[in-house]
Amino acid sequence: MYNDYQDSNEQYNNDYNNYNYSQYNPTGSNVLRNKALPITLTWNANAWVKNKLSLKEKIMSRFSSDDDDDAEFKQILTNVRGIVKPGQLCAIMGASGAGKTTLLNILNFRNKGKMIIEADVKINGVETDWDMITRYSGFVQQDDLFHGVLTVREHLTFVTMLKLGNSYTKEERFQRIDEIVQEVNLVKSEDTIIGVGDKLKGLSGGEKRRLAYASEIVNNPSLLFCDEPTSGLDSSMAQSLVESMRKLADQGKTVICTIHQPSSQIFEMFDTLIVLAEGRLAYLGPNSMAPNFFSRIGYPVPYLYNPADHYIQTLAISPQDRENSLYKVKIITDEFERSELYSKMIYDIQLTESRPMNDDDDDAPKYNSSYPSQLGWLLWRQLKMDFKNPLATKVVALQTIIVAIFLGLIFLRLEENEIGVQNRTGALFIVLMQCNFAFLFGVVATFPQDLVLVYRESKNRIYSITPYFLVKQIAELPKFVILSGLLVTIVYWMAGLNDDFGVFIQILLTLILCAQVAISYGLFISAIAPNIDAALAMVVPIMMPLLIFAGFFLNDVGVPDYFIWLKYISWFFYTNEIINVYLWRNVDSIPCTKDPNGTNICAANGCFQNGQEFLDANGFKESMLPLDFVVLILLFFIFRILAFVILRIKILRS
Ligand SMILES: Nc1ncnc2c1ncn2[C@@H]1O[C@H](COP(=O)(O)OP(=O)(O)OP(=O)(O)O)[C@@H](O)[C@H]1O
Repeated sequence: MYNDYQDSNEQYNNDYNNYNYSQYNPTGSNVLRNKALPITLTWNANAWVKNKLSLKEKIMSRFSSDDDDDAEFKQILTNVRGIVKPGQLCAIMGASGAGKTTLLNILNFRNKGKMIIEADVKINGVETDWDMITRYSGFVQQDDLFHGVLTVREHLTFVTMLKLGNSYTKEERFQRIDEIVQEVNLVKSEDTIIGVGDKLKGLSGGEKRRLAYASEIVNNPSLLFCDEPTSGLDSSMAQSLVESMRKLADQGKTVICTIHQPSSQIFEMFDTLIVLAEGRLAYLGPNSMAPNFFSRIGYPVPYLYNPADHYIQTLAISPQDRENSLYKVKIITDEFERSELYSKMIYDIQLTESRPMNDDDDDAPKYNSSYPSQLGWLLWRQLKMDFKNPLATKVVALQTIIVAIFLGLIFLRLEENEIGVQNRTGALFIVLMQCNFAFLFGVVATFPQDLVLVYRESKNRIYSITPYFLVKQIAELPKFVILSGLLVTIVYWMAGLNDDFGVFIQILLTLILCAQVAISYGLFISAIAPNIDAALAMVVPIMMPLLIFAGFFLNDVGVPDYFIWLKYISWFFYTNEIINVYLWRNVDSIPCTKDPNGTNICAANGCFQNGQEFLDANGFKESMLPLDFVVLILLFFIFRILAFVILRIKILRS
């Protein structure tokens, strides 16, 4: 049998060496002109995760004479070596937790998380990295992530336009969309919206899987990774998806995919099989030779039994009999490492790595589309989403108007007396709070969610984070300017803060700028936070001190002096100073309560002869206005630039 394998492999090697792409249309498409590069992928992977130890275990492990690393780290892949060649459709199988997804992620340099990885992945014998592998590969991930309000065609338009890029005409790219929609059998649903879980009904789970697959193969990658592409599909859909992958492999591409419980018909379409068990290699070789190997080590496939089910059941860890299951796995994986198949695999790997063929074009642009084109299509998608989801904008607008009217009614037509002066200060404080918290939470509650998809699309080289970030600013600036302007205008005139129109404009623009600083801060928090919950949890503890020390409550409340410096890092302080100076500087007289002798009772803030006196007493200085504005504008840019830089770093490290 092994000799058969050797013969067929020699034949295969000859075929591979003589591979002539001009003999047939290698892409299976009437549009695509890019030829697939024959890719032999080889690897040697080890991975560890840090164990979560209790305090007691941590202390014990410190003083224990055992190897500390065993307690602290759990190895989830152990010396997993492998090779997959062009034209092969390879299934990675194993029980749940065997390490399939981890291996796939290591092979394509994505989703590393907090794992410690020691891996050596090579393309045609050449050491590869994320940059090189993403140039040649597509990756259909386990969880489907889309912008749910778009239709299938709109999503594919965005992906195809950017992935095929400027070397294809627009007509060709549209033609490719038609081809791909047919290929993955989504013609019927091409105008259906994708949907968002239970919130927005759209495509079925299976259709989403096919859409994710279509998005990855649209530009004809030479190497395709799929993480459980058939889960959620009925048997006929699963069959047609694997047939499509088989077709890709027959065109000379290398296709590697993890798969759970394939039917026997589907399983037969895979020519190469990798079986993992407890992070070790239990089998790697031709699918057709696996029954022989398992039979030889004492686990023959029962008659009329699906071999795939048999391998997984044999290597599964039974919770009732964990010790024995682990022992069985050890015996089988040790047997495989001693087998001829394993030696042949190592020989193949060494042969490939001893003749490296570097076809990589280091100077090739990172993205297939130019920056202006990325900007254009990102803006197209953003406007489509805003246009198709008017409810979200309408709800925020309605919320803003209702809150503004409510505040306006509370402070309705403030009187011109001592109480009125105090209430004006209160009204300004509340408007400032609302302008900041409402819009900031609006950003923090949505941006981290968008980022998950942005990381993925950017990693897939669809677009760079730079145009994305620019489009985000361009598309959202008008919305937030209008909403904050609406809030200030309604409260200002209902409360009658100051009837001078010039003062109104000055205060309006200042508060709009302040809201923009808060939004920048929201973008920054979203960028540093690991997820949406952490981002939301971080907002209040950081904002509260900045708000408290902004100069609203500092008079006679016994705040220790050394805390006062905090106000200088608070954008509320600068805004508070600007709006107070504008509101009070031209006020000639502020009605004051007088005692029977005619002397002012200056117990309250409002008890001053004129506006200037009020400003001086509260520490607001007109001379500081230019500095206040400079600081606000600087903060606006600093938070956004920091957010952008952090996002870039995160994408590089993810
Ligand atoms: N970031 C992580 N932190 C801790 N443990 C992890 C992490 N990622 C994976 N593991 C563990 O590593 C092992 C392998 O996980 P992996 O997701 O690769 O398994 P799998 O074979 O793909 O399983 P499934 O078929 O259920 O998706 C599991 O025991 C899992 O709990």
